[in-house]
Amino acid sequence: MSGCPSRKRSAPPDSIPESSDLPASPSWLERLANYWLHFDRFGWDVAGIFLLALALISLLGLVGKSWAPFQGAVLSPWITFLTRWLGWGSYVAVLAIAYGGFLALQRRTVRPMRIPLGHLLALEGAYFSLLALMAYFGGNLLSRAEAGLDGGIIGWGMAYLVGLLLPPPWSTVLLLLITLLLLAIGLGLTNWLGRWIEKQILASEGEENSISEEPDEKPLSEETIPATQTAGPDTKADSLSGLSTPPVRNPVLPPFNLLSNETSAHPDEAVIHDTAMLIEQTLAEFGIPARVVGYRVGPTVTQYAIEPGFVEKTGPDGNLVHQKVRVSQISALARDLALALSASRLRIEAPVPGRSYVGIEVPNPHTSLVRLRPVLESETFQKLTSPLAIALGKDVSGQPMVADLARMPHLLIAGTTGSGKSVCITALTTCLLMNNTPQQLRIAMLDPKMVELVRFNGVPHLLGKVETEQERMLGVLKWALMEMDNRYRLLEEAHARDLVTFNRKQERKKLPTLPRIVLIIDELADLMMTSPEQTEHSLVRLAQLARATGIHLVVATQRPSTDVVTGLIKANFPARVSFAVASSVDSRVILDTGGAETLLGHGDMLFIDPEVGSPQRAQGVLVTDAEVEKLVTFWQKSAVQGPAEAAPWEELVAIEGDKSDEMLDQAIQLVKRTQRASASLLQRRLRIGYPRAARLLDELEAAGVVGPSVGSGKDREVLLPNDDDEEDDEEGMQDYNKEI
Ligand SMILES: Nc1ncnc2c1ncn2[C@@H]1O[C@H](COP(=O)(O)OP(=O)(O)OP(=O)(O)O)[C@@H](O)[C@H]1O
Repeated sequence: MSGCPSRKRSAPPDSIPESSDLPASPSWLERLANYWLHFDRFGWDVAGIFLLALALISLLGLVGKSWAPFQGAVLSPWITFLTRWLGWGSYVAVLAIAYGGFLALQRRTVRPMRIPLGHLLALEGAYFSLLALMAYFGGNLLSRAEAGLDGGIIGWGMAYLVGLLLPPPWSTVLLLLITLLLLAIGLGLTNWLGRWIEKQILASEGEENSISEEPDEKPLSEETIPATQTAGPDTKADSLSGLSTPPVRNPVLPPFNLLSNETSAHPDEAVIHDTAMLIEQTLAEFGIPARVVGYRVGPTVTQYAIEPGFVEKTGPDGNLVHQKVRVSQISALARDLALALSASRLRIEAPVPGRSYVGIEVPNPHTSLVRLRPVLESETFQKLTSPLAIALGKDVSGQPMVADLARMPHLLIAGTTGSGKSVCITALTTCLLMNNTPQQLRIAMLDPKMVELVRFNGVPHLLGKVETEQERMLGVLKWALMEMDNRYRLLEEAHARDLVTFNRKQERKKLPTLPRIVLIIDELADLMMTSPEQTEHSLVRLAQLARATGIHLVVATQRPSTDVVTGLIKANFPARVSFAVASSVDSRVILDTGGAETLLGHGDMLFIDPEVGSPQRAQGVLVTDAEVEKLVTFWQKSAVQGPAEAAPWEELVAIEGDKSDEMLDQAIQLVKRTQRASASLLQRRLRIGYPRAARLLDELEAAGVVGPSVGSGKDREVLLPNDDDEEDDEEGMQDYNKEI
């Protein structure tokens, strides 16, 4: 039904022309299909009650064979048939019928238990060999079998056949072994034993070699979903990280075995099939025909691919037309599906970009931790060949999700408290430290939370120490701006377009190269609260211009509101990661679309890659304290240690601390608003004396807000744009939020 295209029902070719306007009657096949669809809703209940009743009557018939009330035209032949063919095994058959009825009744209310076909066949095999065993124990006499004793005629026949192969008592021993083996297979004991043995072997081989992860895509019915855009078609081998050839590594860099390997939990295939069935059932109950055509298993969620079916509608001309179900109808049922699947949160991707199906992401019963090592070793990561390649996590099909910070060129991270921002920043920093020497990369870290990033103190890549005081952080931003201007001058002198070209030229001339710089801020909100103008101005200028000079920003915040993530900041940070947020409004502030409010926390993220556009879901990498410690120790031991370097912004911080005027923010605002900058204007508007106004002007010049002096009494050039654009932007944002 669901696969047929939309079409009009046509009248028979030879019918009267006028009658073509009348709706043609449906064919017998369609009528039968319709009846079945209606019947299907109650069919399981009817079948369940019938089977339970049959089991009960059969049991009574077996127990009271010779009792008059249980003799009858239908019951007696049925009981005779059972006992004659199955002997004492009829009781087991009756129990099986009752169990079948119980499963059929359960089907509409709770998730029914599914027995794999192999197990079912093994159980049947065990049953028949048990009948043969019973026949042996009764002396294997046909007369007893015909009287309904031992294993019945079937048991007798099987015992007879086995007896032709092996003489007793070996035939009995063989049958006993076969029965036990088939029973063990049918009850799943062999699987359990296999897993246990595998675990023991892995444990004895040690953690180092323990990973041999299998690809997670498995066929559900005939089709499976192809891999995601990030992973690419040839990345299946990535997940076999333990088996693939390890990449050749620069011996100067830390070895991969500093990092832990991962052991992933694979969700039960039966659970996946049950969930798929429940999704189809729930949608059908809401009148939406749809089919689950595949699934992808990720570390946190499993994505089910739903192919919308067709519904019959009467068109304006009265004809019946087949209309495809609208995807919005499916996404509107997110809460009902979550209820039916007993899921805490559920995300619907309607449709999955570039595919012809809707993705329903259901949380896994057990989440797997994603470790850095398998992602670093994966082919997807190796293919990036960029020193600033970063491992973000694994996507909904368990494939590594990686990105290149050099191309982004800056990253904005948001999420509520405890959603995984700091863990993400730690993973990202670890990744950069794994792939760069201190000569190639320097990192500056600002951490107002004071506890998360201080673990990196002492690593030779770090400029100064991790800054935790607000007053010093503004000095760092100011230094970054100065460093950028400095680098631009150097690039200009060397006639180089960017840092890569500049370094290449320097290497050719055997001159020192410049390292890349990554500036990491773990909480933007604090900075924006204390000094909004200066912070925003510095960040925006860096974000707009710093890329060519090899300076990149990674900024995180737990307050995704428009006063922290302003329109200007957003516009300059196209690459964004959102962890779980409180509402869809917050999600829109970060991602420009909803969805982050349905994330599960603990590293579950949506990533917007400017080159892809739509948000991609992933489970973030988790790096442990022990791994960071090992890495820091490695670099401390291997890098040539000079005398402890003072932070390059020390001088600026001192000036800032001594001289910075608390009116600087007001002065910036005034200058931006009026687009004029002179000491007399500042004196008049801010009600201050000349010396303070002159000093403020100097500070404005140092901060890059106004140009140099152009003669006494003349206004200086204002380097910042008028606030109007920004106001428009913010007003637009407010209107947008109101609309939401
Ligand atoms: N990728 C991950 N895998 C597994 N667990 C994670 C992951 N990321 C975070 N968690 C869990 O979530 C907890 C909180 O993470 P984290 O400290 O990064 O949150 P946060 O967003 O920085 O919070 P805050 O803003 O309050 O500092 C961690 O202690 C860890 O238990």
